[in-house]
Amino acid sequence: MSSGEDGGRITGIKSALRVIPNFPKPGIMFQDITTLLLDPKAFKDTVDLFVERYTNGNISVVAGIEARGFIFGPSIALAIGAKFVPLRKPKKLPGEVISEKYILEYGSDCLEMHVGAVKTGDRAIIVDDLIATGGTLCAAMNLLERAGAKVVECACVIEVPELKVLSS
Ligand SMILES: O=P(O)(O)OC[C@H]1O[C@H](OP(=O)(O)OP(=O)(O)O)[C@H](O)[C@@H]1O
Ligand SMILES: Nc1ncnc2[nH]cnc12
Repeated sequence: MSSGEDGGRITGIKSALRVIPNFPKPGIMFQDITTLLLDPKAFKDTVDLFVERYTNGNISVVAGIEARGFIFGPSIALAIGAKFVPLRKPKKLPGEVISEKYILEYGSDCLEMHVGAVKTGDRAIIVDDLIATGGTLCAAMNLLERAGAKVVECACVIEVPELKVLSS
C-alpha cells in the first residue's frame, strides 16, 4: 500500500507498537504488539487494512499461528466470511494432526493443524503478528499445502527485515 492511500492508519499503527530490548534473550529486539491492543483505533485499523485487502479475494480459510496470530486472525476471518483454522504448538490440538518443525530466532518449535480442517481447493491466507526469519510462516505454508490448500498470501503486522534469510 502506498503512503497516503491508508489515510494515516499505518503511521498510527506503527506508533502504537513498542520495542523491548533483550527479550526474551540478550540481543533480541522484541517487537511488542500488546501496546497496539491497548489502542482500539490502531487495533481496528490493523484488522481493517487486512479485511480491505482480502475482501472479494475468494479466500475460504484464514489460518492463524499460535499465539499472536490468534489475536488478529479470527476478526479477519469473520469479516471476510472465511473459516478460521488455528495452527497450534505441539500437543494442543485434540484430534488427528499433521506437523511441521521449524527453526526460530531464539530456538526451534513445531506447528500442528487438524486433519480435515482444510480441504483440497481451499484458498488460504496465513495470519501472524510478525515475520522475522520466515521459518514459522514456511512451516505454516507447508501444513496448508500438504492439506491441499492454495496459500494466496501471508499477512503479518510487522516485518523484521534484517532477519529475513529465506528467499521467496
Ligand atoms: O519469522 P520467524 O523467525 O519464524 O519468527 C516469527 C514468529 O515468532 C513469534 O512467535 P513465537 O514463536 O515467539 O511464539 P508465540 O507467539 O507463542 O510467543 C511470532 O509471533 C511469529 O510467530
Ligand atoms: N524480534 C522479535 N520480536 C517479537 N517476536 C519475535 N519472533 C521472532 N523474533 C521476534
